[in-house]
Amino acid sequence: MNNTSPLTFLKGHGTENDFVILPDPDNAVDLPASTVARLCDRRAGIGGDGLLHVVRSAAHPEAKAMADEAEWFMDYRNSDGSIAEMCGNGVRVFAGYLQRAGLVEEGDLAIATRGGVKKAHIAKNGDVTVSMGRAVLPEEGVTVTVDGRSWPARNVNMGNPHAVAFVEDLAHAGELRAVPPYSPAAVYPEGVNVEFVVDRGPGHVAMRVYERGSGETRSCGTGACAVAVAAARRDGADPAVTGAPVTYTVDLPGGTLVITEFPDGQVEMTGPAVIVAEGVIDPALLAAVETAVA
Ligand SMILES: N[C@@H](CCC[C@H](N)C(=O)O)C(=O)O
Repeated sequence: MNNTSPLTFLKGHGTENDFVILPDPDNAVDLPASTVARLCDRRAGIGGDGLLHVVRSAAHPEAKAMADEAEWFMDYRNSDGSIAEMCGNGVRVFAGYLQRAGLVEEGDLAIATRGGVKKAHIAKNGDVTVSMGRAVLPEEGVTVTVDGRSWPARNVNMGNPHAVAFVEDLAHAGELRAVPPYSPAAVYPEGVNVEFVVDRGPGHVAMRVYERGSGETRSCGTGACAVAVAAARRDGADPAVTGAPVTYTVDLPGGTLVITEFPDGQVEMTGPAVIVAEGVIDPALLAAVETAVA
């Protein structure tokens, strides 16, 4: 379908990982990668690290099977238009949008994602806690290289792929927008999100992130979960073995997330979800993108 009528959008962020939010309950809007990239463009569009397409699960072919468990599907896109399995900050902002729109109430809710159904809880203060699922830690080591400097990294899958490197100084991650940090393509055929981590104290780390499909961002929820699990294993803590949950406070350039791993392997993330604006997209913008790629 051509996008010929004005579309409502909102803008939101979670620890300054910012998103264009596009409510489209019936999945009626055409969203090729070129359109997503234009909407996320900070000069020629609205601007965002990614886009949250808000669709009823029953109306989306990738989410139909989850419709009984979760009414709403987060169809997440990176700012270059690529599709990702999961976005941790995005799922909190998605919950915040649903509440603001009167589609859900404060308290518990379920959200369908490409990484499965995620259980979330909206607190009175607006913070959102999400059960992010279990981390998978393949054995193979990976290497992250920036500006000729390399570090061994831990491969962690949180539904989407991560490489977590503990570094001496976050400044060593350099200019991440210009030079993607490389890891062996054989380990990450679909690309990878890369986290650079330093210690701040017991159970407390700080990180920067280079996101697949978006470049350096000011926060990454799945990245913070991957970092917390990698830090716990490095520190000799495994809740599945000890029976005790492990919590890490993760500082990011855009704010702080609290991550807990439980003995059953579930990783829980808590952080803010902020909606900052609401507006209307000029159909001419979308038409211009369609014409340019035709
Ligand atoms: N910012 C997100 C992650 C978004 C997806 C990622 N860039 C990927 O391609 O896997 C988060 O908060 O988790």
